[in-house]
Amino acid sequence: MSSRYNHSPNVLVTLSNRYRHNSWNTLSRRYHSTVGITSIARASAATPRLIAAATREVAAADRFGTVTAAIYQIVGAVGALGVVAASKLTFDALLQPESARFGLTVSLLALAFMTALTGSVGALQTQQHRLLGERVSQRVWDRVLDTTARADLVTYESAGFATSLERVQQNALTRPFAVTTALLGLTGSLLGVVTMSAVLIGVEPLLVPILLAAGLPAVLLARWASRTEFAFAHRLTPLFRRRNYLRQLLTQRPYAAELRAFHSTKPLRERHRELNAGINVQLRQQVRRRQLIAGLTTIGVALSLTAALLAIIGLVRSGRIDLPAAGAAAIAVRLLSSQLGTLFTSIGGLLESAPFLADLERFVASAPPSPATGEKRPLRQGIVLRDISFRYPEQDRPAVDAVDIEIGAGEVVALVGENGSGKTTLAKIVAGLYDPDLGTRRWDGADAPPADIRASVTVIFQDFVRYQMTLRDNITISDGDRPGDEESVHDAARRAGVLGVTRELPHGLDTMLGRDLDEGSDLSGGQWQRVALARALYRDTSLVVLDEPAAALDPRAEHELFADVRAMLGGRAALLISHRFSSTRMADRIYVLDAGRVVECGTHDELMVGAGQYAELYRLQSAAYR
Ligand SMILES: Nc1ncnc2c1ncn2[C@@H]1O[C@H](COP(=O)(O)OP(=O)(O)OP(=O)(O)O)[C@@H](O)[C@H]1O
Repeated sequence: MSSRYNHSPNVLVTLSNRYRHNSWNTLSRRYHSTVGITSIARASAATPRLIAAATREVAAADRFGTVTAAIYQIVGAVGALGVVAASKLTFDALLQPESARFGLTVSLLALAFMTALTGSVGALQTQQHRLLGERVSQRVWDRVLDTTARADLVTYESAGFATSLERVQQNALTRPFAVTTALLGLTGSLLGVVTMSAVLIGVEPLLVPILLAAGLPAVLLARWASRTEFAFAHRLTPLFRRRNYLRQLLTQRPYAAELRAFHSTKPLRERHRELNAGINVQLRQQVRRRQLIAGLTTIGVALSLTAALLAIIGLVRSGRIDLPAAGAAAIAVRLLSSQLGTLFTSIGGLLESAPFLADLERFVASAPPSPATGEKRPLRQGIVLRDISFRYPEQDRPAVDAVDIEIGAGEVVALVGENGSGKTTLAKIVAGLYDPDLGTRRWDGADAPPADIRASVTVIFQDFVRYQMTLRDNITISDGDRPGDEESVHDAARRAGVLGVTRELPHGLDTMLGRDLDEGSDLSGGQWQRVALARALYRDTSLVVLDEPAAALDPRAEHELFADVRAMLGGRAALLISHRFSSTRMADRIYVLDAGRVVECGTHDELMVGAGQYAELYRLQSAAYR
C-alpha cells in the first residue's frame, strides 16, 4: 500500500523524516537538549524566538484583540510607574513638607488615582485575556479539525494517530490559553521591569542586578518543569484514552440499555476507579515535582528581594539616600520583584507550552498538506481490480490477498463469505478509502486517483451513522455540494422506502431525528437503515457499495428491497455485501471470499452446481428455515 503509515504504529515516528522545521519544532528541540551552562545560553537565545512564534500565533488568531491587550499592558506599566512616582510625592509631602512639590492631599489623590488605574486595567486585562484565549483555542481547534479531515482512513484508524490526536485534544484546549496568558503576562511584566529598573537605577543601580540574579535559576527551573510536564502528558495519554472510553460507555445513550441489561455498570465503574487510582499516583508524583520547582523558584525570588531591601537599608544608614527616596525605592523593589515573578512565570509558561505546541505542529504536519478533492466520474464500462492485496498495519497476514474482481456498469455484484474473510476491507478498497499495497484498480480501463474513486463511489457501512439532525439532513449530508431540491430528496426517500416513515413524523422531512441532543423523534433500527440507504441514493454516483444494507430490516422490508433492487438502484452499479444468501442470489455475479482470497465466483445457479463453499453455506442457511 502506498500509505506511509501502513507499517508503523506511531504516525509521529514515521513522520519524523518529513518533520517540518518550523519555529515551534526547532524551539522544542532546543528545550530538550542537555541541561547545563550552555543550555542556559541556548534557552536565553531561543526565548525571543519562542516569544516571536507565540506572538504570531496569537496575532493570527485575533489581530485587533492582540493590539487591545498590548494597549492594556502599556497602560498597566505606566500606571505602575505612576504608583511609584505618587508614592514618592506622598513620602516627600509627609516627611519633608517644606521642600515638597505638592501637598499631601494632591499627592494622596494622585496615588489613589494611579492605584485605581492599575487595578481597573488589571480587571480589563483579565477579560481581554479570556477573549483572546478563546480565539487562540478556536484557531488551534480549526487546525486540529483540518488535520483530521485531511487524514486518510488508514492513518485515522492507526493507534499512533489516535494517541496523538488525544494528546493534542487534551492540550489544544488549555495550552493556547496558557500561551496567550503567558505572552501577555510577559509583555506587561517586561514593560514593568524596564520602568521599575529605570526608577531603581535612579536611586541605586546596584539594586537591579541583585533582583535580576533571581532570573537565571527561575528560567532553568521552568525548563525542568517543562520537560517533566511533557513527559507526564506522554505517559498519561493512553490512560486518559481508556478512561474517556469508559466514560463514554457509562454515560452515552447508545450503551445505556445493554449496560443495564448486563449489570455491567459495576465492573466498568471498577475499571474506571482503577484507572483513576493509576492516574492519581502519577499525578501526585508530578504535583510533588512541580511543588518542589515552585518552592525553589519562590525561595530564589524571596532571597533576591531580601538582598535588595537590605541594600536599601544599607544605603539609608550610610546616608547615600534620604528616607522618601528609600520609601519609593522599597515600593519600586517590591513592584519590580512581583513583575519579575510574573516575567519568570510567563517565560516558564511559554517554555512549558513549547513542546506541546511543537507536538501540535507535528500532528498538523502528519496529514497531507491539502485535502484531496476528487472529480466524480460516470461509470461507462466498469471498475476492475486485479491482483489486489492489502494488509492492515501490525497485522501478520493480508486482509485481502491477490484478489481479482470486477463490477460492470449497471451490474449488481455480491460479496459473500464468513466473518473476517475480508469483505468490508475489499469494499473500502473498491470505494477508494484504502489504497491497495499491490495490484491495480482501474476505472473504465484507466487508472484513477483515489480521490476520484471516492468522489465516484458511495458507501454505506454496516455501522452507518445516525446523525442527530433532521431527516432531510440525514439524507442530504452525503452530497453537501448539491442544492437539496425537494424532488431529489423525495426521489431518494422513495427509492429507499423512507416515505412511509416521513409521513408518520410530525414535521415530515424536517423532523429532528434522535434523542441525544434534542427531544427529537427516534426511529427503529430498520427505519434508520432505510434512511442510510436514502442517503446513499441521494449522492447519485454510478456505483454504490452497500455493506449489509438489510441487516436491520424485517423480512417483508428485506423482500421488498431485494425483489426490485435494480429499480431501487435506478441503473447504478452496486457491490452488495450480505450474510443473507436470499438477498444476494439475484446478483449478476457473486464472489465468495475466504481468508482474504476469492475462492469462488459465478451466478447463484453456477455456484450451486459446483458443490463449493457457497453451496454449503447456502444450504446451511436455508436448512435453518425449513
Ligand atoms: N481497522 C483494522 N485494523 C486491523 N485489522 C483489521 C481492521 N479491520 C479489519 N481487520 C481485520 O481484517 C480482517 C478482515 O476484516 P473485514 O472486516 O474486512 O471482514 P468481513 O468479511 O467484512 O467480516 P464481517 O463479515 O464480520 O463483517 C479480519 O481479520 C479483521 O480482524
